[in-house]
Amino acid sequence: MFTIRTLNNIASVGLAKLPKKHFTIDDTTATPDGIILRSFDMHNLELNDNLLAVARAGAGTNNVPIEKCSHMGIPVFNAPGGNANAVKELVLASLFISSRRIVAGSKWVQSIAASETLDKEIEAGKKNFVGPEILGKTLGVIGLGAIGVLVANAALDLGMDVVGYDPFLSLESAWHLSPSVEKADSMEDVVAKSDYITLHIPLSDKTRHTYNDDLFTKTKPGARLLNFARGGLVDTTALLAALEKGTIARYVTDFPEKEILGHENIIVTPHLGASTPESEENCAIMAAEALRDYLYFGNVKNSVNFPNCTIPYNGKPRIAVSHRNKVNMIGQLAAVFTKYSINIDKLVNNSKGELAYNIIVCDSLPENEDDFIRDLYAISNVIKVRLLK
Ligand SMILES: NC(=O)c1ccc[n+]([C@@H]2O[C@H](COP(=O)([O-])OP(=O)(O)OC[C@H]3O[C@@H](n4cnc5c(N)ncnc54)[C@H](O)[C@@H]3O)[C@@H](O)[C@H]2O)c1
Ligand SMILES: O=C(O)CC[C@@H](O)C(=O)O
Repeated sequence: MFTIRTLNNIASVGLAKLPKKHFTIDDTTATPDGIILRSFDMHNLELNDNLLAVARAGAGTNNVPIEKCSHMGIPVFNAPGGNANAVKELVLASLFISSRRIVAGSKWVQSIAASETLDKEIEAGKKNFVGPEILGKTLGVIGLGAIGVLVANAALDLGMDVVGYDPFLSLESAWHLSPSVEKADSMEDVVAKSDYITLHIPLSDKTRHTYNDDLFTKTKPGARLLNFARGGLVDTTALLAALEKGTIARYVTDFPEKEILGHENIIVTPHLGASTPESEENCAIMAAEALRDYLYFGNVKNSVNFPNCTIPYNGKPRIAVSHRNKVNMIGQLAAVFTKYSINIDKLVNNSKGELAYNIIVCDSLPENEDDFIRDLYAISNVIKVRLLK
């Protein structure tokens, strides 16, 4: 039986992927085998020693202590692309909202009292809410992953020119990105030529304050900046100065901060990017399935810190071993199997950065399983050993 702690509301169709026969869902336990979460900040949460896996029902994992998890041999899963369409749709809405003064105009209409002269007042006042069309304008897309590619392609369909930047473009993205998207060599190149700029990169120590004074200086004056990725990507002090100077005409973001609330040229939504039933369900299903397959079989798919590693279940016992990515690890593991006269049926070893992971399917298990496990743990650089029967 596995105990799963939920740290946020997770769509029930996702939790249904964890059969009651083998899983207990408990949102209070301090000793879960697995955690499923959305935006809960796990950085200050103590990780129990028996925790086996964390699954983020969403894309961004900056709320999860990845390094600490890797150190403890805990894979962190996410749901790549599971909410990309929802974010794309909100970004498209925001392109229009950043351009046409829909929010300010609507607020103004709500604020004027209904009177005999309403029609006249409206016709006289609407000149304050003029905004340009997006047709023929240039959209700069920074980050061409699951969301960036969808946004870039959709903007072309709306008649925009699109310039994109992603120095780590994946094969998957390259397959889906329209050839009409101009590939820029740098972020500076993108912001210098774009009337609208949209950010779709993860937040990390490397990308924090990507949009800073320097980049604002290089931005085409009057550009509109959309941020549906993470608040920390934009340096708020530099942003407020850029709005003051007119470098940025409008900022639309999904990430409220007290410094930006109430600003006439900032429109803020309450982290709504993935808030559609479709996305919540997709992501919950992807996260729950990844967690289930890891807990049952040791299989790894869609992990941000562990390599993909899967062996279809064939009824035989398996040992899952994570270790630091050093030389002669397989030789040392195999020697322990030899010592206990265990024949290896199948073995997959993959690595990701400093971490490597193995699934070893065997024909039998030794009589003394505890000694066998202890011998595997005794190999230097082994992090975690799981015996799955
Ligand atoms: N508002 C929301 O509710 C919401 C929903 C989903 C995702 N997000 C955010 O959006 C981000 C992107 O989501 P995604 O699903 O497209 O992720 P993704 O992993 O598919 O794409 C991210 C892309 O950014 C690129 N990248 C990384 N660093 C870069 C850099 N310095 N310059 C340019 N490109 C860089 C990567 O190569 C990758 O292609 C997530 O990390 C998350 O923070 C927000
Ligand atoms: O779960 C959510 O509502 C937001 C998810 C989003 O920020 C993500 O990174 O996928």
